[in-house]
Amino acid sequence: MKEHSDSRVRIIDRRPLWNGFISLEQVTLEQQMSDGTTARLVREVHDHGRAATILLFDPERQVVVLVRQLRIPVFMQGESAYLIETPAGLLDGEEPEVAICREAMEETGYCIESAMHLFDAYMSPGSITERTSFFLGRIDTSRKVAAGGGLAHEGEDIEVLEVPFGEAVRMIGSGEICDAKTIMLLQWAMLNGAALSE
Ligand SMILES: Nc1nc2c(ncn2[C@@H]2O[C@H](COP(=O)(O)OP(=O)(O)O[C@H]3O[C@H](CO)[C@@H](O)[C@H](O)[C@@H]3O)[C@@H](O)[C@H]2O)c(=O)[nH]1
Ligand SMILES: [Mg+2]
Repeated sequence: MKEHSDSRVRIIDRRPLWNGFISLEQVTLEQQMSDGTTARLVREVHDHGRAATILLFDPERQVVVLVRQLRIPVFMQGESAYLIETPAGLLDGEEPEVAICREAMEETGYCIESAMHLFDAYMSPGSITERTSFFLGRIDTSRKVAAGGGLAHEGEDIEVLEVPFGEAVRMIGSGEICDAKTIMLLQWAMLNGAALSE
């Protein structure tokens, strides 16, 4: 991780706290505040790389393809943790478009010829470095080329769901869909209906 240059911010120390699947650093910094004073701050920064996600949409049938999988951080909150989400994955050093086409195939069995980039977003900028690239992929649900389900040897056990678009939107209101990236993509689709079928 390389920090940005800004005259208001001076990094004093970066201390690795953990280096595993994720890395966690304790960062000590000085910030020039808007009242002219200088504050010394300590912040913990979680890094697990960049990510990408995609709304797989069949314009003919008005269906979206979503995935359902166990999310342990949600489970540990004492909540129902088989979350319904848009396919997503970490970049593994690839370009976002390449990574999301690979992830879509691994997780759902659909071959995406061209993924259209919509926007990028920081998912939790107060603590996590993750920046997610959001894509749209038009598919024909009668042309699934593999079973999907994720990579068993990496512990993935993913159920593939075909959900009518209107039903997916309703599931945001009912709480059945409660994953931020999924809500963002479904809302993008609601706001850009015409672009979906172009
Ligand atoms: N060893 C190990 N493996 C892990 C760990 N956490 C996840 N994995 C494995 O790493 C892979 C991650 O799968 P991806 O498909 O690349 O990512 P993702 O879990 O879909 O994550 C994306 O979506 C999440 C939900 O919105 C996001 O939370 C995440 O940051 C990212 O954007 C899976 O094989 C998973 O089992 C861990 O702590 N240790
Ligand atoms: Mg994934």
